[in-house]
Amino acid sequence: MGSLFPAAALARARAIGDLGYANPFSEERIRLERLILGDQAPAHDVWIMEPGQRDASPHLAALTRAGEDCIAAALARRATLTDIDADSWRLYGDVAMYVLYYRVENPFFKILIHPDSSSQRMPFWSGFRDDWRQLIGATPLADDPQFAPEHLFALCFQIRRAFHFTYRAIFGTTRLSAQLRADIWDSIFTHDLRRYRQGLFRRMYEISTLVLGPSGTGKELVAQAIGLSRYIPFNASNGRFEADYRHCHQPVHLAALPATLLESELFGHRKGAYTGAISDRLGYLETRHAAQTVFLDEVGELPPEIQVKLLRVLQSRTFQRLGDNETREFHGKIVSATHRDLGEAMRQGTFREDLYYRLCSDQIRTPSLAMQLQEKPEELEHLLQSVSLRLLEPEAASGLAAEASAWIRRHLPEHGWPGNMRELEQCVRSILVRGRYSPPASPRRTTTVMEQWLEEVRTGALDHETMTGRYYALVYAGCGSYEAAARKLGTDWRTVKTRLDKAFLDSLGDGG
Ligand SMILES: Nc1ncnc2c1ncn2[C@@H]1O[C@H](COP(=O)(O)OP(=O)(O)OP(=O)(O)O)[C@@H](O)[C@H]1O
Repeated sequence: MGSLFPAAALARARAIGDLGYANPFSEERIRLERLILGDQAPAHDVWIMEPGQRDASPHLAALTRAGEDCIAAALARRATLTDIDADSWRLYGDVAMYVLYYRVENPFFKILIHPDSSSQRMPFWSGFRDDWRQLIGATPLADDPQFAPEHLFALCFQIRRAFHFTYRAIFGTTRLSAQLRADIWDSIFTHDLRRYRQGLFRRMYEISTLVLGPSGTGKELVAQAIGLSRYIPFNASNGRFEADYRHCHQPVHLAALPATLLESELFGHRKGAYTGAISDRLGYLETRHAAQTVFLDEVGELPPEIQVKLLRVLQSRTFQRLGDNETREFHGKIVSATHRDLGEAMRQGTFREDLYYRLCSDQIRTPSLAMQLQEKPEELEHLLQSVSLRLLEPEAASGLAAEASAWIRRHLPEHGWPGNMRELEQCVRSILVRGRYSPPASPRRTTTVMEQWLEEVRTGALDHETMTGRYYALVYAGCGSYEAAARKLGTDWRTVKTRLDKAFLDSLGDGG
């Protein structure tokens, strides 16, 4: 029995084969790149996307060459052998998959930057099929369904999307941000891409993902990266994907929906189900394709009666529209997110345990900005650059990032960024517009006082004068001057000064 890979080339071939299956954001990936590239290997431990850079490995060209050389050598050797061992074919399959991926990586990337073409015929499918015939078609792998050309094509597009939407969305050069990207990847493919390719890809809709973390840390970005990166079967007979990836992510902002509409928005309703239901309506859960993802944002705010119904959807994957007896099937995956402490919510009885255990099989935690800056203080400059690039052209963005960095280091050296990346974005905008930024005096305390106040509003516990006095205090705290608050409130500054609730204002700002 002969091997397609001579002993001297075996370790490198294995590394190339493994590279195609390694989580691209993991340390394992860097280790493999080092093994393959030797001297040209990456110097850093975290894959960094420099602001403005194309979203691909910085070593793309060298890695592609290594894969092509490896497969060419194996094919040349094959011609000289009569009997080839099974292990060799397995390794050959991994390397071939890697090579095929890099041959379509760029055309798929172009689809992502010109997304209108994503629902059209894939013009490079025939080229891919020719490559497949050359690399796989005449080998014992050709009859294995996991090497079917349309499956590999679908997988290549999925990998390209997952890389694109994760790498572009989540900024940062810290290990914490790299870990977050790696966690997103695992949610999409699991930690074992081989097993995924073999068949698990068909069942991933059954695994729900729960994204937890403080407000403004990118939970929605995580959900979006997952939702846009699901496996979509490719139809070889018409040359199209079975769904347009852009329509596969369906966000539902639960906290923004009034309680009365929530049920009908989620489950749909039948004409006449309640006053105002003038026609049949599809709910968000009425997805048509297993590749679809429904993202339930702020799931911790769901009222108890809807929690029970959602539990049923997750258990039986069925539901009914409001006012309708017909049982419908839910196709698709649920991703949910909350900044709430669900453990505490369960202890208080406001969140059902059984629902939690249905949602939590796969959890991702988004790190706070403070934790990232603690790991690497100079990360602030990188993030400011990335945030500025979302606002301005590269040259102007560098100027803005430098201005923001100097301003923050001078005026807010100890700031804890309680609003996380969202706050950092607003800070950069404020510096762009006004040359300065005023953070809330003590956001943590403000949240507590605010929560208490909102509860009193909700329960109608306040008289008119107290209510107005507190609202004036809140506006004044946000504006920073009586004049600015008066403009906003449509009154004069003296009225603001006399009517605002001073005790409430102090409690907003005293840091307790
Ligand atoms: N890690 C990150 N990398 C890049 N941008 C980020 C990151 N985290 C948050 N942002 C940006 O901050 C803003 C808020 O992000 P997002 O809405 O995803 O946060 P969230 O955790 O869902 O917040 P909330 O709990 O308040 O809904 C967005 O503009 C987003 O682009």
